[in-house]
Amino acid sequence: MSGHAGKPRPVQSARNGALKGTVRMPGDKSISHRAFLFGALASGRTRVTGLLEGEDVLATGSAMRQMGAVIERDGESWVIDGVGNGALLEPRNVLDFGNAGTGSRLTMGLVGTYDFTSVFTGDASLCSRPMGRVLDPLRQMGTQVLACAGDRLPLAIRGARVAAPITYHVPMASAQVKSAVLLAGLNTPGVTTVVEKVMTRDHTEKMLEGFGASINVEVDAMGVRTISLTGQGKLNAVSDFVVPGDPSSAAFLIVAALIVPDSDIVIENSLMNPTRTGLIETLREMGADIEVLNPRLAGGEDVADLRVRHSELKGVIVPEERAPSMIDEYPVLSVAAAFATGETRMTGLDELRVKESDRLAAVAAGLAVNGVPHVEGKDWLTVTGTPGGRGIGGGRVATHLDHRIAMSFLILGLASEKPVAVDDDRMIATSFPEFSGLVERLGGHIEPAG
Ligand SMILES: O=C(O)C1=C[C@@H](OP(=O)(O)O)[C@@H](O)[C@H](O)C1
Ligand SMILES: C=C(OP(=O)(O)O)C(=O)O
Repeated sequence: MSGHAGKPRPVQSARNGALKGTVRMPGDKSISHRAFLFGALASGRTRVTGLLEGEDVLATGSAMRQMGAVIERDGESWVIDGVGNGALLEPRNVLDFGNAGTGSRLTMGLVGTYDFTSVFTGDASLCSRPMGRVLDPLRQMGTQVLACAGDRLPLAIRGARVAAPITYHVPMASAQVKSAVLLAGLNTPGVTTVVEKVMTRDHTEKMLEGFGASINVEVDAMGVRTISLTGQGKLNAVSDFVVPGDPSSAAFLIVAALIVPDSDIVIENSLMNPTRTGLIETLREMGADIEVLNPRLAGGEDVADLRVRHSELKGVIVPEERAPSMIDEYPVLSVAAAFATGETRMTGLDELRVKESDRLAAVAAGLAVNGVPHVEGKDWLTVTGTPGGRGIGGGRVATHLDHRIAMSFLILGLASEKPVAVDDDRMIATSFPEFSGLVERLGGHIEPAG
């Protein structure tokens, strides 16, 4: 089974002088996965620049190679020769997605309507995450789920000779489930429809359109989105695809600058798609000084540079309906809240329980060992802040193979009174291999812990 070989690598951070300087964000993880998937499926050659070279994304690239695409790194870009829609080959080996929910779930949708068998596995974290959310709609389309216990990885699936199109109401706010069903629809005759009550990140819809799929999105007065895809059409390569920088990675640097006194940094190239900017909105409500500079379009997406200065933060109530636009940012928001005046209340967090770790429990445990007052509910969390970070820190945080838990608590340590250690940092390379290098560039320090 996959995972990081060798021993865990504990690291720590300690109270730091002001962060200063300019850094450029590496590519967005969600869009990078999709660039490999759609480039590999389209007819012709797609050149991708700005791709995130994180382990999660590279695992998606390896899976698509196994199914017939030719994918090569060429200087600063990646060149993908796709197979053509409907023409994937049966993978000869197990598809190992490591730590990646997005890669495994989207690929499962994509191959779930092919009349061949594919076997999926991943690391201990991924093997504990629910896959029924993708397998259920696939079963409705005629996919057989073989060799699988409790709808968890490892598992094997085989599509029907001819898949059946469905209309699927996504039961939870999940861009992965929405995307998996749409990708299953690509190799299905007729129209596959996905209905989502709450809007989640829309990269799949936008990119499918860009690659020439026949896709239509309707939004009703209540904001319910109905997305219809006509299957078995042609997908065309995009000669020059640009991946914007990852706002979920920028989040760590934003919060670092807000909590470390006298900091003043510029983060270049952050995706500003409104389905991804909930954290910035929330931090601004808390009093954060975040200036949006040089807004522009890159790869069909809004992108900007962000100037962030140390700020006196105050606690806020984060509305539940904002959760999808900042779902991966709650761990680091909790760190910002630990330095705010008063209480920050976050609700609608049930999806955090099924990420790389149970993030609600992992955040609460990390706050507890570092002396940050908080209350954990079934799907909510309150954090009471200590401006200046007096008395907090001193703990060693259990990361449970979760990159965002590791990075969040290393940021906490940069401003807390006592150092903060995390039990392992190796999994940070799944989403943000440049993390410690960029923190160093801004003048922060992360060092091995005993
Ligand atoms: O579609 C995507 O690229 C993602 C969707 C989200 O997951 P869910 O769909 O499970 O909410 C998010 O947490 C993940 O990091 C990336
Ligand atoms: C939830 C995440 O990713 P995934 O579901 O792809 O593992 C994440 O990156 O925070």
